Amino acid sequence: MSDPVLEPGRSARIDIVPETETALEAEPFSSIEEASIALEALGAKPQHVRTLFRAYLGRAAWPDASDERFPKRVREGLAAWRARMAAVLSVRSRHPGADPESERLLVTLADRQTVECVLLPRRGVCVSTQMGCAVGCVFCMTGKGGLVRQLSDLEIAAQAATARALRPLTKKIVFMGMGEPSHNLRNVLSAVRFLAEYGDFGHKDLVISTVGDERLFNELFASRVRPALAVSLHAIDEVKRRTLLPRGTRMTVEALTDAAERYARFSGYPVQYEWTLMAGVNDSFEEIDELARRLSGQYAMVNFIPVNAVEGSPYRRPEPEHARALVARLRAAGIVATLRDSAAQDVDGGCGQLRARVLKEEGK
Ligand SMILES: C[S@@+](CC[C@H](N)C(=O)[O-])C[C@H]1O[C@@H](n2cnc3c(N)ncnc32)[C@H](O)[C@@H]1O
Ligand code: SF4
Repeated sequence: MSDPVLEPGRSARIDIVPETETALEAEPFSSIEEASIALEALGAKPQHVRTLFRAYLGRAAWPDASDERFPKRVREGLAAWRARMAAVLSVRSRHPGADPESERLLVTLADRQTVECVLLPRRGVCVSTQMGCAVGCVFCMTGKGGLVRQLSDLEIAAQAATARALRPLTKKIVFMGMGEPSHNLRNVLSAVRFLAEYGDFGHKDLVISTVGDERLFNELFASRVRPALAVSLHAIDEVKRRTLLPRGTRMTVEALTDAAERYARFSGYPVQYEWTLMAGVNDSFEEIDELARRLSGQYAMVNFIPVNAVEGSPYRRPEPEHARALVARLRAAGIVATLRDSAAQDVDGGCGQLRARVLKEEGK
């Protein structure tokens, strides 16, 4: 059995808005732009919009009905506006991890789709960017059903707002949950800008995790907000990488690591390579030596993630001792390397497994 704090099937709106009948019935805004236009239509000036978005992201107090710094129509319309913001998503169930600082959330969107969002140690939250994913990585639960739909910029930002409502000190957002950010680029970058501008999230505390994509790099180099970058590499051999990530990027490993290196220097933060470790697939010393040669001298680090077994999947983790030896091998070659520990394993990265498990338990 799972360990939901809420009863299965029950949702709760986290106190972005008081839980009233109006909130439960409100029509959600479809985008950040629509939410902004609705405020302007009430006579809100840019400074009012700013305060209200900051309040939504837990960085300002909501004005009360007597606050004359806000136009009367804004004050009168505020409850309905907040209800429409709150209607974007609700927390369906909460699943504390083995690590007391970690908790997975299954959230329900207005069309009843569910996505994962994970509260991480060290004041982080991992958010989803798509419902499903088209890349179809062979070890990933999210990729199994293909892409269902894109998340709107507001649906992405709402996960961060929910994290802030639950844990006001949340300061880091990793776009590492369900979905491939580069396949929903416009909405992901809009959410990134919104969170940096109104949520006081530092650029280096906004981390986009991607399989790599030319368009993503082009946008990042042109962007005012410079999020940090995590690149899911998993293999250095082109053919193997295409087998593991069947509908991933057309960029070669060389082009991808070169672009990531340029962006790391440009942004001022090292690129973090993710390497999902699978016994007998990508855990040989030879392959890791090749990785070390490729990354030599680059502003980069490697994070090994022992694979989480997905139902029906043949992929298994290497022995912990072997995984540690791979880390030591990279370090000996001068590359900063870490191994994600197993305590964090059950919650880190909302890879779609929680969603699959809860829906299965409910017979859906
Ligand atoms: C779920 S993906 C989302 C972000 C983006 N699509 C990507 O692949 O980087 C985030 C990370 O989770 C990893 N991941 C997915 N399924 C996993 C599994 N079964 N075990 C361990 N890591 C997994 C991916 O390799 C990726 O590095
Ligand atoms: S690992 Fe990332 S890119 Fe691959 S299927 Fe899962 S979500 Fe998509």
